[in-house]
Amino acid sequence: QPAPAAEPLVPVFAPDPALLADFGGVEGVRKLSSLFVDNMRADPRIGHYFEKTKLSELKKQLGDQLCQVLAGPCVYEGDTMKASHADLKISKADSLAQVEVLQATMDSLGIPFGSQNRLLARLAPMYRQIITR
Ligand code: HEM
Repeated sequence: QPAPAAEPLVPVFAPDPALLADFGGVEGVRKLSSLFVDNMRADPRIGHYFEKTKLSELKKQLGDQLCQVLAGPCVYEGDTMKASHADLKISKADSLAQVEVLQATMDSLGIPFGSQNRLLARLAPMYRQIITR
């Protein structure tokens, strides 16, 4: 019996050019990631988590990852969500605050609400790896 295929680092979705276009293509996704990281760092509820983080590196990794989640032509090469958040002790409340920051960031860029929610739905299963308290 063959071994089960390893779980992909990033969940795989079928390409949907209209969805990626709603985010402004790859450049739009990079802009979103950069602004999202800045907004998380500035948020009074969750900003402290990013105190020692090299923000330029996080922007790059998150940009690759979100682009891949939107089935764009990018390959995320960072750590698993479990490994990269293991020591942070992130709570459910933290993750709800983070979703609010992401929604506000997407609003500020004029990303349509339906497409915002399609991205959130693709990220939702990852919280299982991220919330550790
Ligand atoms: C689905 C939700 C999330 C996704 C997709 C996500 C994605 C990522 C990615 C791609 C990285 C970079 C990993 C690497 O470079 O190897 C990262 C790191 C990080 N994430 Fe998240 N994250 C999520 C939720 C959260 C939440 C809720 C918090 C805290 C409120 C958080 C805090 C951090 C911090 C502080 C780092 C940087 C750690 C370091 O400095 O090395 N993340 N995240």
